[in-house]
Amino acid sequence: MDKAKKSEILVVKNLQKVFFPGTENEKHILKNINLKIYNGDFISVIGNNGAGKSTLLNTIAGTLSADAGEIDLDNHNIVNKSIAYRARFMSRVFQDPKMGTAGDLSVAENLVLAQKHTHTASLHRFKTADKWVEFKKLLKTLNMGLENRLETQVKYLSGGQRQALSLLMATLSKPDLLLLDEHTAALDPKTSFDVMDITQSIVQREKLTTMMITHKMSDALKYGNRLIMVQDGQIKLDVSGLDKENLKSEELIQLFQE
Ligand SMILES: Nc1ncnc2c1ncn2[C@@H]1O[C@H](COP(=O)(O)OP(=O)(O)OP(=O)(O)O)[C@@H](O)[C@H]1O
Repeated sequence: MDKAKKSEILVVKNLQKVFFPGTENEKHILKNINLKIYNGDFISVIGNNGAGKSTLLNTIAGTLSADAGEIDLDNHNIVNKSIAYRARFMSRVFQDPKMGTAGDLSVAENLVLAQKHTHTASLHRFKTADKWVEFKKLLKTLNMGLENRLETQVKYLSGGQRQALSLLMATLSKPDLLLLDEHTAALDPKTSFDVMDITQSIVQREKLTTMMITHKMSDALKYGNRLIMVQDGQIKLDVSGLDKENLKSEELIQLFQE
């Protein structure tokens, strides 16, 4: 699709992040990052260890403050807004499947918590027939058998099932921006494939704007309409559409070495 016809959902302007400023350990991690993310973009973010990928996501989500620059979400600068404020518009899934779910609560209770609009409802009042049917239907879309395990405590699920549930929970509120930080890295190859498949179908079904950090070149090339390479705190490559489709893994590996 022609970028010019798409609306911008997130605009990052001259973003800078410095750790330990003014000390001998000073590290300039984000060096004047400029990035426009368009509604419906599914962006793979790649780059060497320590390049600044997670720092970029953390700064967007607000878990790290920016040292300079602007982050406009839907034309409003959110750079000084709290994590809680930003969480109304963005959701994250992390590498560790334990981070997105509450292990001591059941699958159904986790889903109740994720339905932000029901946050005033008691956890004990969700067992209405309608809710049960709704949750079963949602869980069936994951194709992981979770529709039959509504009352199982989440700590007893496999890593893949737990990560699939994290994804479902992160996307129930249909966030303006979905941030995936190596969310399949801790999974075995088959489960990683399954969770990527689920990711793709949720992102497409809900038309979610998504940034996904991955070290798997094959996933970076296969998924999404756009690919960004971060190197030494800067955006080294930003390709989308046909340019991305035509990109070869050898070219990416070459770019890593330059
Ligand atoms: N909170 C922090 N305090 C100090 N240094 C940090 C902090 N977070 C990250 N860093 C440093 O910033 C640099 C970039 O880290 P970051 O996690 O953004 O890289 P990355 O590209 O996501 O790497 P990886 O692929 O290894 O996860 C690293 O040198 C890291 O040690």
